[in-house]
Amino acid sequence: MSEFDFGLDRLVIGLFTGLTYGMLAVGLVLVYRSSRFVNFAHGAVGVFGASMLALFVADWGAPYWVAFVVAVIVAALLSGLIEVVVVRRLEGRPSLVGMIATLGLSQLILVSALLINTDGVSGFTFPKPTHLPTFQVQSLPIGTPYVAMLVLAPVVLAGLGWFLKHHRMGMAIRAAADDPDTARLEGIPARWMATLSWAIAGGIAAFSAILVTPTTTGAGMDGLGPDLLLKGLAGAVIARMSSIPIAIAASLGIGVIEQLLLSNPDTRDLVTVVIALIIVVALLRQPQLGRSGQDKGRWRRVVLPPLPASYRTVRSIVWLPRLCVAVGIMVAVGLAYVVSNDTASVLTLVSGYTLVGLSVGLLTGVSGQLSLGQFAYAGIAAAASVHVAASTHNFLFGVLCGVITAALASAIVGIPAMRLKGLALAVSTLAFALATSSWLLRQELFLGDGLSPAKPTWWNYPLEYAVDYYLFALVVLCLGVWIANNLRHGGFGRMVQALRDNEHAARAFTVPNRLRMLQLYAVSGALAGLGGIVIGHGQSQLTVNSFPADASIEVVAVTVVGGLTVTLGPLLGALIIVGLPALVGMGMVGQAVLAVAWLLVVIFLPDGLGGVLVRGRDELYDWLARRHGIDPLRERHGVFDVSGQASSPLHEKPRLEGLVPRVGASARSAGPILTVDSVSRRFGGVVAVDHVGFQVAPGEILGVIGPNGAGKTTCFEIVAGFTAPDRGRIVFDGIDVTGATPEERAREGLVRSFQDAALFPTLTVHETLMIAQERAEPTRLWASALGVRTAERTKTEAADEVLERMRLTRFARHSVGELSTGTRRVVEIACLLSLQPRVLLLDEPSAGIAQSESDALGDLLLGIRDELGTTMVVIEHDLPLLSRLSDRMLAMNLGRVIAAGTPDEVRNDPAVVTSYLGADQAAIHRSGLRLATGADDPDPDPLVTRIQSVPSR
Ligand SMILES: Nc1ncnc2c1ncn2[C@@H]1O[C@H](COP(=O)(O)OP(=O)(O)OP(=O)(O)O)[C@@H](O)[C@H]1O
Repeated sequence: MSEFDFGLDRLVIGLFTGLTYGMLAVGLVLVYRSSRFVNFAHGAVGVFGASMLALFVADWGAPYWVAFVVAVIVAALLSGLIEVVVVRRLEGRPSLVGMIATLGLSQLILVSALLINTDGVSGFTFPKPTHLPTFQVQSLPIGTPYVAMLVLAPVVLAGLGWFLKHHRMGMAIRAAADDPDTARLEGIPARWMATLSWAIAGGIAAFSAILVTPTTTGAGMDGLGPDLLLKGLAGAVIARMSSIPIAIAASLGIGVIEQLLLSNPDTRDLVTVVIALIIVVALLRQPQLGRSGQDKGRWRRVVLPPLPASYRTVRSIVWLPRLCVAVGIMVAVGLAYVVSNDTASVLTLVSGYTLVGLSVGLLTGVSGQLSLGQFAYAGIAAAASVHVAASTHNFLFGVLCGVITAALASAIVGIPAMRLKGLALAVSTLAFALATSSWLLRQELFLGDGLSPAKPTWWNYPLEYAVDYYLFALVVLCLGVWIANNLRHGGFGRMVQALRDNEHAARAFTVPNRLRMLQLYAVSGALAGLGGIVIGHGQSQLTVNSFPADASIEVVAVTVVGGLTVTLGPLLGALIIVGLPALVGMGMVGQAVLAVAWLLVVIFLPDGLGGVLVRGRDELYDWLARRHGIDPLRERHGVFDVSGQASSPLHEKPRLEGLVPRVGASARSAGPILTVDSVSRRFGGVVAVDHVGFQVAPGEILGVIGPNGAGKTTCFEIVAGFTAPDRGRIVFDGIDVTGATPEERAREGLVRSFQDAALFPTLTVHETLMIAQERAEPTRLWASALGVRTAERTKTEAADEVLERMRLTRFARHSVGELSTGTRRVVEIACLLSLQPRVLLLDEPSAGIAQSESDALGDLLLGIRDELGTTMVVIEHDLPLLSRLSDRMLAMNLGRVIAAGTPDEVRNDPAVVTSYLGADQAAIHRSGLRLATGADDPDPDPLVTRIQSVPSR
């Protein structure tokens, strides 16, 4: 091992670069705090500022420092403009859309910067700061850019720190970033504060780019790509995307570590790997980052609901898609016989990008996770396939090994990534992509200095020529599209979509989230791997340059422009973004047009160009259906009375008998079916649940009451397995389930509902019922991938029956998100019953529903107990309803059980009444509690005194 050659000169460079990364990190933190996503255009805005400076100084002859100030202001204005024109339009959409938009912006701004400064922003010719001293540290000449950075950056950062802490405007920025709604109430224009944050970030980006560019050797623009962004991100994530001083300190450390690694020939290549590791470790320590729940309810449907059954009676509707597929394949095959080898190579590349895009479509489109590292798996698969094919002389075996390697790599990266969602996943996959292209693929085990890939053979005819090889690519593409389409439209896609919409509800319906996500990473890795194999074997010499980290970002563009929600979207996107420029030879203007198209699609066409085509197709189907006397509106949407009341399924008597096997008799032990044994749970200083214990007998309904914050929901969370208790045990039907996951408990029959009954807003009612059938008939990944629909048919029949019995058939095709709360409750109960529960934990089932519905709900729950023998524990604020339902009642306050007994005993218990004293008097009156304590109470309960001393809410 060689020595580290780290002296004062390296330290100075380390601090210089560290400051640059720090400036980047500060900009990223500022934007994240106000918009909650990573601005991937941050570096590009800096480059734009730098190119403006070059224009002012080199072309127009302006004095350096005047140009410096103006260029920084221009970049700030540009960044502020982005906030106003782009970011604001994305309000209410998932934060991932913001990140994708800034990826597009980044391309657009970089191209514009190059157009402004046609020579490129090259390090050699870039203007340097004037009027500053230069000196030498050891052998290193410290030029004016270094001096300017080392002197000015601390001044700028200190000024920014002071501004944010002490200036009225800075304080307003922080207030608006922390809680925009409250800030608005206090008269702070939160939106404009976000604009100001973006503007400051833009100015800072330009400041650093202007001073860094002259220190880079050769083309500065390349050095300012994702690699630099990653280094800025490292500091920002260590600072938890919030603290500016920590971001700076961490970035200085990263700058020095980088120089340390560079000072030793053995560790020189490891810089990106080490930074990637730093990022992943920092992210794993804060898994909640980017998981603020802000995206809840912001997702769109992944696929359109299946066509109404009546449409299938129209022959043209059945045959049209088949005809289109047949013609499409014929045209694609025919191209092989008419195009040149060059064009065939481009079409092969398009196929490869499409395959990688299919993996992005699954990951990002269906599960809502943004991965910026899909091309890394493509590279890994290509390398494995080429090696195995060469050593075994079996091409197909090579392909198989390549696909498996990519699937494994993706699943292995997925294990830590499972804790990292949203922003954290995007950042860590970007780090992985860069580490793969800069180090992993360069290893001899992978691509080393380059490989000569074998070509497939067709009945002893090697597909050497590009036109022949293109046919191989086409076969793989068709296979990939078929599998991706099956996955999206089958049980697997539905489950992943459910996990995206509402992970807790999916787990309560027995969907094992970790296993499913791991499977998702594996199949998306395999699809990306297929793409890599197609690209890899098509090259005469395969090097790391075939799989650059930027391609991972480009393929996101391909998928977004084509349509994240449409299976064939990536094909459309790849033809436009990869194929068109290569075939037509578009210059920079063409690239700018494409980048603008990217942005416009993200902003105005959430389903991409593919979405437009799908909508057109559906209009055509509707037209064809109408010609056959079918009413599309009625068939697609059913009869839907939005007034709610009349159409509430709660007002119709369900047919419960025989819906599920009577469960009361199936108890394993004769004792209580559920025992909660002295469980406690503390959150920081709050004791949410304090030694709570109770038992429930089979077939019993136990009511739980208590004021807000009493600990009822936390207690349910513990019983259902969503929150681990600090102490105590949960025994279900004689078995200790304290360590079991929520899905395991639900599978055993311990099933919970949620207070908001949100379910899965983008799924239809029918699909939601299908998710609930997962317990009886779990979806198999292979069956979903191969389009085997046996289990799907069984589940469909079961779901249809439950819907009919619960009087929900007319809502079957409606999205859950558009239902009234009352109807959603019935859908939720229908799902819970499909899980064949033995104990139902119902959390405020009457919340948000009308009084008349509430009475009907009581009948329904009693019916379920009487007909099916289901045991229930019900949290409820509606005391008359709960008293009617409950055999026994339990009252909680301040995390403890304060009374237990018959409903009458508990309602009249003085401790219970006083526990509600902090609550609204009208609420007490409504609840039916009698105020049995007060001034005339001769013997006040000590508990009363304690509660009365607690400030009222
Ligand atoms: N994840 C958490 N982190 C921190 N504190 C929590 C968490 N969950 C609950 N708490 C706190 O624990 C206490 C009990 O909350 P819990 O939601 O269980 O009460 P509750 O009786 O269900 O109230 P409500 O009727 O309003 O639903 C509250 O003070 C709450 O703020």
